[in-house]
Amino acid sequence: MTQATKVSKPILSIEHVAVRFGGLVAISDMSFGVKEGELVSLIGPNGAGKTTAFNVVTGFLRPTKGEVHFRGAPLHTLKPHQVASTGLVRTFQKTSLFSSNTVFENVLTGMHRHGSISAWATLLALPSLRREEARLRESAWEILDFVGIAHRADELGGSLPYGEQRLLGVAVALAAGPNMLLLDEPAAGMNPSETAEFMSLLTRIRQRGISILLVEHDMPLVMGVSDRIVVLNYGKIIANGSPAEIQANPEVIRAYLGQGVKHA
Ligand SMILES: Nc1ncnc2c1ncn2[C@@H]1O[C@H](COP(=O)(O)OP(=O)(O)OP(=O)(O)O)[C@@H](O)[C@H]1O
Repeated sequence: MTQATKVSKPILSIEHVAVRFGGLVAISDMSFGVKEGELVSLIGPNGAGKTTAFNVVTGFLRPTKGEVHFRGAPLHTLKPHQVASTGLVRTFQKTSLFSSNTVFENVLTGMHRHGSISAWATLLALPSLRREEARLRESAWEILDFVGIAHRADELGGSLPYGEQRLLGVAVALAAGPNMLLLDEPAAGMNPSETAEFMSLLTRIRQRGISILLVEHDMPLVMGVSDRIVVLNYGKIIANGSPAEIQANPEVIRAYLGQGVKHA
């Protein structure tokens, strides 16, 4: 296999997925992939099916039809915690943190949940476990620093401003050591300077070799960071291409007409 074919190998592939809720077809015959190292955004007007697609990929919803594969193994039959243990980790639209734990504890918990050592085992305080605990604490500091919220380490998760709560969500996801991140509207509630910083964080996450699937309404952010954009409308893919191709696509422009550019 050549280097070029290795680089373009799909890490996530969604094949002919359909989701029905009773009589309503939320998604019909959706197929697309994310290659290793790629950042793909899934966009579309309100109600287009983005969250439904996200929930299928992360095991929160079984598709009515079709298959999802991550690193060659089927995902569509797994439960959410089993999906996370394959290396595909999601963040949530609504922050799902332990709001009465500190920022540092939140990240440490994210590591324990996926690490080689349990929090209970640590309580036994054997020397080898204490060394492991010290290593995890060091990694937690490294992640907080990487995401830019180390100065908030001792504050309660629930007391952070909204934008920083989203960053904590990303830190907790990174604590699981993912190969791929699925980010559900990560910039919702961020101000323009927080969004700009978040764009640079996405770039740095990719430099670590982590692939990203992003659902996001902020079009400047999507256009600025994506390698490829998949556009859903009424549960169907109407376009799949580079930011420049998507911006010039007449069907995409029609789908978004009247919805505004920023909050499409
Ligand atoms: N649990 C459900 N039961 C019934 N219908 C649902 C359910 N979840 C979503 N739908 C419907 O499926 C369609 C797609 O919804 P979905 O939330 O996936 O869209 P979306 O693109 O994420 O929208 P938004 O941008 O507003 O978050 C909509 O018509 C929605 O009303």
